[in-house]
Amino acid sequence: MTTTNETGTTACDWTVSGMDCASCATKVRGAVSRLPGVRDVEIGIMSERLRLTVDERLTDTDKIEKTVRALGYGIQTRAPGKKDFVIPGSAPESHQGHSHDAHPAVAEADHSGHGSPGHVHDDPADRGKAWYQTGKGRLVILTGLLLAAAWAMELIAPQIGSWAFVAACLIGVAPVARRAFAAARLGQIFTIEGLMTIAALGALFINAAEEAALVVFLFAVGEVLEGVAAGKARDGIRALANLVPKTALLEVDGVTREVAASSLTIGQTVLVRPGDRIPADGEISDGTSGIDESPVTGESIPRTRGPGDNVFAGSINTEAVLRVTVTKAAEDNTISRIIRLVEEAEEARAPTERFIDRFSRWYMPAIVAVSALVIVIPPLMFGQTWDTWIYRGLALLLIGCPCALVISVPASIASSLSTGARRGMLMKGGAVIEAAAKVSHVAFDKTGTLTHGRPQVTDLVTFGTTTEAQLLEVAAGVESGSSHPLAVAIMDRAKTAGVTPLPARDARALTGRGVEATVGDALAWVSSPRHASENNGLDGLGLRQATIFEEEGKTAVAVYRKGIPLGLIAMRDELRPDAAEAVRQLADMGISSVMLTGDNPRTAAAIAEGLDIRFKAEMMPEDKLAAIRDMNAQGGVMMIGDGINDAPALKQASIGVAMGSGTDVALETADAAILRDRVTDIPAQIRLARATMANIRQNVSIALGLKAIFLVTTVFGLTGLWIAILADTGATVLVTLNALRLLRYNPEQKR
Ligand SMILES: Nc1ncnc2c1ncn2[C@@H]1O[C@H](COP(=O)(O)OP(=O)(O)OP(=O)(O)O)[C@@H](O)[C@H]1O
Ligand SMILES: [Zn+2]
Repeated sequence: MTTTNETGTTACDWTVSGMDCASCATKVRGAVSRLPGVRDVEIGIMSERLRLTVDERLTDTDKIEKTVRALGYGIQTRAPGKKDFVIPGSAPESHQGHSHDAHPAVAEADHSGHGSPGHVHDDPADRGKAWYQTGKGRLVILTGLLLAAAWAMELIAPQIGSWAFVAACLIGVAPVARRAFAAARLGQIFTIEGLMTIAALGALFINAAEEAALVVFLFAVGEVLEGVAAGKARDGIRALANLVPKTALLEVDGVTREVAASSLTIGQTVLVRPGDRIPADGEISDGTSGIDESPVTGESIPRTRGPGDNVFAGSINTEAVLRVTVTKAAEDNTISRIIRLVEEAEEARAPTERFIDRFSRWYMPAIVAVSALVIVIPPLMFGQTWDTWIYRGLALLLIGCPCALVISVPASIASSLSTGARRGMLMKGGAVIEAAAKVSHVAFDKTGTLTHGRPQVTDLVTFGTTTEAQLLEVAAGVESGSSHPLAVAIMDRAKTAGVTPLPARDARALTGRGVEATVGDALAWVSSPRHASENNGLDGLGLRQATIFEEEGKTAVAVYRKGIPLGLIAMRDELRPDAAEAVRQLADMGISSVMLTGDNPRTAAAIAEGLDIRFKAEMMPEDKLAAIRDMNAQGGVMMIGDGINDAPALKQASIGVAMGSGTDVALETADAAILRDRVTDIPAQIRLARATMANIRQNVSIALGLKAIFLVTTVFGLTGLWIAILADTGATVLVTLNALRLLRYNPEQKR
């Protein structure tokens, strides 16, 4: 997707394949960010996405592709078929359809990024080459060579065996050295490949051929394991992308034909058979069936949907044939927005991660310097033997790889994001997860979060000679322009009563109080009893009646024409069944909940009583902002709203969570979203965030701890080269595996 903004920059997305570890990402980021015209680089190792902000004038995007390929990775533009994003030299023709369909077809001839032999070019010669350069192929060949060398050493002659080990080492290190050289030419001097090459050649130099070969072998093992682990972590995100059906049965003039789902346009009709996935967001025009929305929102109970109801792409039609009118283009589908959000979330880096990035930038050079000192100082100053200290220095070099440390955060976050997304819990990145884990207060907007947000009219009270029909006629007229839940309730009631709303002009919302409009030739209001009585629209008796409704937990509004009270309308919005449970769970987690409402204190108290929650009533939007600011100051606050009416409050909070089902959710306005109609998903989301942060802490300790231990044992000569490489790749694999545990984490389970 291409977006241009006022600063004259353009953002563009690419898919980069073969980046299985963090040093890969660091390398790509470093090399690409040095190119002229590139302002900002974001990389998602798990989503394989490279997002660049480039100068508008930059037309030579070819350079970007060349650079990434030179480093040994595959690259492809992400906006196939989009006219406004045509990159010279890119090959979108192999990449039609939805941008996520064609991951495997990405690699190029000179691709040699580690781990991913799946992404290989068509030409057989190139395929062989790529297979060798990826860890797996090299591993097979090296295993053979090492066995042969060991055998030669035992059975033929030690000298021949040694030479065989040297050969194995050189063959194994060649592709690594090539990558190191390419990176160095692009300004990335300190790379793990570079360290590996120096260590292997250095070991040969001090006649430790056997160990050099072993190190090269273990490095290949590590790359394969990293590739497997990263692939697993990636599957979570890829599984989301696979939810979008590839094809659709388009119906034109009663004839159906199969077309690509991505080609559907708004207004077209598609036929969805039972068992099929719905190919597009749309509205049912014909048929009634159970719809399983679990792939999109995580809600596992199928719901019956009929004509006029909205359905989401990716949901499963369980029972009967449906005709669906497409209402959104493929890239605007709810599921596409979710996928985009998850991918972007992976790139939005947590503060911890930024710290680690900075750390690793000086860590590697520092280790190189220390290694140099270790090699030089003991022999020069204390007359020790060179070989011993060269050996220890080389082993230290290998410990200089910050891979495990750098991958620790993104791997945990990627797992956490896909665990959440499977349950319809979305968080926009590491920073949000980090903040969610620290939250001490949760503020709920009342309507649509603790309650269903669909109030129903329960009582009508008329004054004087006014009839119920007249009351509704005026009320519905005034409300006809409003989308407020109370307005919807009044309009609904008028409709079922068969009352036509009177035409109204100049409708104006009185924030937090009600609505006014001109009906006929007089101004009329529908507003809170308090506002009405201040405006002579409600007398003492009427106010008392309103109070009674309010004490029952209903919301009453007064209807009046200029100076003439007409009546009262009482409405009730049911609590969500799990609202009380959610508040209880939050309390158990040490989090205090508060309900913020524009409703009056009596209604609020009646509702809060059933929930055991604190409340603040008659809050104007600015009061809500102030309350949130206060709670922000006392630790973090998570604000839950529907994301539509309360965007400012959501923004103000440390974390704003939009809650509601599917399209109702304004995904873009909040930091996080809950797609299922479950209030208990709020404590679940915080639990997931806490588990994620705990996982990150474990990972950082594993990575740093192992490094620290082996740093010491290496300097004292207790462990050697091959332990160093084992500790390094072992740490990376351990950290990734630990992160994968989050994929099985069940945040709904209380603990
Ligand atoms: N369209 C409307 N019709 C009638 N009354 C309204 C309308 N809009 C607001 N009001 C009155 O103003 C009060 C506060 O409304 P507002 O929309 O500001 O509350 P809110 O804080 O969004 O609601 P909640 O806390 O229920 O989510 C309502 O209780 C009602 O009395
Ligand atoms: Zn790597």
